[in-house]
Amino acid sequence: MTGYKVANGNGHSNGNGNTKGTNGTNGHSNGHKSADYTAQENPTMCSRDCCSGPGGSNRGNTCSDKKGAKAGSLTGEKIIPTPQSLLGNGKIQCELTHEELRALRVLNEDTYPYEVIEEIADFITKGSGMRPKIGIICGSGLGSLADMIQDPKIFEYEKIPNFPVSTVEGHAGRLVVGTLEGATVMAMQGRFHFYEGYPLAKCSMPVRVMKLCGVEYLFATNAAGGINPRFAVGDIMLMHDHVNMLGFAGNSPLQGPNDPRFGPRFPALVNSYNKDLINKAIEIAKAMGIESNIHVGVYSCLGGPNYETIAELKALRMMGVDAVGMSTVHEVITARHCDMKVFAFSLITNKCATEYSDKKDDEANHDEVMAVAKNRQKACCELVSRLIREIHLASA
Ligand SMILES: O=P(O)(O)O[C@H]1O[C@H](CO)[C@@H](O)[C@H]1O
Ligand code: HPA
Repeated sequence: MTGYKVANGNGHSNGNGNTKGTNGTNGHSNGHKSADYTAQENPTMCSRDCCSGPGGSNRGNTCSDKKGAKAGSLTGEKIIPTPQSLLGNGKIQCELTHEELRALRVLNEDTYPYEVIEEIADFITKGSGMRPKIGIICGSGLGSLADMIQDPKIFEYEKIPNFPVSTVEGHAGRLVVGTLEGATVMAMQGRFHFYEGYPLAKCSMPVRVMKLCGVEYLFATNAAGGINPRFAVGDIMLMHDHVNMLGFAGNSPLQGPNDPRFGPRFPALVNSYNKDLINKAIEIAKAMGIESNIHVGVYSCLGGPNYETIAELKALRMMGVDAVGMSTVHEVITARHCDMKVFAFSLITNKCATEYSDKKDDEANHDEVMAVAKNRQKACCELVSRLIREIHLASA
């Protein structure tokens, strides 16, 4: 017990309920919004060489030829572009070139246009000379999954056009393409999390890149806290379902206009985690002699970056959650939307306390997460490589 009383251990003070968001937006700072508003609020901004628009030779002056401008902007009326209008025929305030419009959308919008994702995919397939079939996302401290790849072609995120960059320790920030157990694979050594400030669609955009590179199977891995009391540190939980807490809060990687080239407006998510792959992984774990360290369970993603409170962990447990983290779910949703087969697991890097205690040891911390991941990387690598071998042999 801590220094204060918690009635019957539930601690339901229920004192306020005032947890509403402040502005109805997703709160994405992403550092680029100001450029968006400059463009919107300058009614004379145009793409030609006559004025202060991008590439204009007469910077600081306003454009006298406003043929391209919308009527609203001539009268000083402010036009607020919507995501739909940006995806429409490209008129914001005046005619922007296709390239300018696209750059604006990539910088400012939560969604990436199909063509931009296609270009990134081309960059990778042409640069590597491969069309990978299996995509791997390495969880915190699990970057060694990508180190197994043979004849790797490495793409630093910062050198990939329009790609976000990794900001979290244990996420190197590179894409590795090559072969593993005979299969062509691409691995993200570093994923994107909501708490880094990226909107969810940006966090999971690489999954769409994978799809357009030819990927059919997504292997998503993560480090997670174990809520199920039967889980020990170092165990592996094969995900068979998830509880999307960010979704409960109205956030989805599929928010915004739907591009049917990726998938339907309303995708179903039952059976998201491929049962055959789960069963094969259990067989492999038996063959590896680690059966007692393997569980099948439910993962939940919270927004982070803070770890959870005791009350939150108790609530998650009551909801049937076995392990908790801050990733993966948005990637799985994006992968299922574009009809990929998904296999995902959590390495349990810490046990989540579900009782109040003053012990420092009970608090999760990222150093411990990384240390446990390092200790267990061999088992995780073997599980993944054996499963990839099975997939490769079955399709050969
Ligand atoms: O989910 P991955 O990326 O493995 O990382 C997990 O570890 C970090 C916290 O220690 C969070 O980012 C959490 O999501
Ligand atoms: N909570 C959330 N994310 C995590 C944890 C945790 O306990 N451990 C590793 N990632």
